Amino acid sequence: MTETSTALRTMISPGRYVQGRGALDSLGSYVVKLGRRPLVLADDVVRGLTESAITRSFEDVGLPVVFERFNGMPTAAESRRVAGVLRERDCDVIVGVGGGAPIDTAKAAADDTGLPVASVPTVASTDAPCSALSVVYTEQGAFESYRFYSSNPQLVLVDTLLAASAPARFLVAGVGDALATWIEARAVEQSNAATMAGGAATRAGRALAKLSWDILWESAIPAVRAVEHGIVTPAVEAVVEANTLLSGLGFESGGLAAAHAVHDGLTAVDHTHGLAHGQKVNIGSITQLVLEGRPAREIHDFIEFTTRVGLPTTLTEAGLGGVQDSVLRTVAEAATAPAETIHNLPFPVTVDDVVDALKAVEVTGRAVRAEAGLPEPVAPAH
Ligand SMILES: NC(=O)c1ccc[n+]([C@@H]2O[C@H](COP(=O)([O-])OP(=O)(O)OC[C@H]3O[C@@H](n4cnc5c(N)ncnc54)[C@H](O)[C@@H]3O)[C@@H](O)[C@H]2O)c1
Ligand SMILES: [Zn+2]
Repeated sequence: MTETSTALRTMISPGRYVQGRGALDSLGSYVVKLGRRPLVLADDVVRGLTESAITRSFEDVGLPVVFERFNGMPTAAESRRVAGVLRERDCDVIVGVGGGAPIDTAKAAADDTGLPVASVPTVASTDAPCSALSVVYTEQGAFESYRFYSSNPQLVLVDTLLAASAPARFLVAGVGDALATWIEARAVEQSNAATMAGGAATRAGRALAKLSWDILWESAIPAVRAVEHGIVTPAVEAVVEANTLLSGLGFESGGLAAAHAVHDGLTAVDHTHGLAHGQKVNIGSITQLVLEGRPAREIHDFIEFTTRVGLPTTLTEAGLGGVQDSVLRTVAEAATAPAETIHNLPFPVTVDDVVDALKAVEVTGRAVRAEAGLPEPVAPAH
């Protein structure tokens, strides 16, 4: 919970959003409006995928090309290190390229140094690119805190061809992160709790959350199929926009509730560390629907749909099949920590409520699969 309920409504957004096939070729023309000495933060895999296009586009507009290696975990120490590099190299803008982790780190380093930041997601896997916050982790990969900024990234640029060429599991995870947005915004509407933007939700924030939801029910399955073959179709364009822009604005200005709090709780146990953010969020969405006592049909449809998309819908797939109650209690205690967004639900929630809701996810997930003729859940390989 960011604040208690408030009467003032607010909405925040990035300065510019650019999306399309080959968008990376135009990155320089947008970055040059933000600064003259950019630092590009990317891990080795992402650098390999983007270096030639970024170099060409920077050279076209006379920008120098300086890459810095992202070390893999978005910790406070990593963002301080990157801020040090920005100062040492006298850079005046940072460009975070890759998944949510380097983008969150670039935002934190930009805040430390007072510089503008551009997000360049190379996968449509999370809500990180557009938001004015970073999720900070411990070295071990457990959720530590949210860090809020006074502004959103000045630029968000997504090359759809790059996102469609990545393994499909990234887009699938992004769908999980994005479907939660409406589920959470709907609960926040009832409680009138403060959103991540620091005020009550606007109708605009909620409308974008709902639009993201509608697009995903329509287009997520054909988009995942297209991306499995590395092709860009209108469904892929729609889902990349839903995952990145609509859900990004929708979660921040529509509000978070239990789905993300349960995600944070899941990071407190090692069992789930192999899962992507959006995969854990999907377990959180089902947990929230159970806690809310939503109609059986609605829960059934959500589980069946997200199973078909390829998201985990049972504890087994999250590495938590058959674990002792103490493990689920650890998850539930972290999910109900006083600062957690679970308290944005319009009713009180206890640790016991969350433990039982998690158990219900396993039972219901298995039952829905059996009824829908879908295969039994499989535990992750790690
Ligand atoms: N700040 C926010 O508002 C917000 C919202 C949601 C999630 N997050 C954060 O985002 C992070 C998760 O991000 P993520 O799931 O994108 O993972 P990630 O950034 O941790 O990792 C992505 C992985 O994909 C690889 N990769 C990137 N692009 C690729 C491509 N085109 N082809 C092949 N491989 C590619 C990278 O090398 C990396 O190994 C978490 O830290 C989460 O907390 C932040
Ligand atoms: Zn998220």
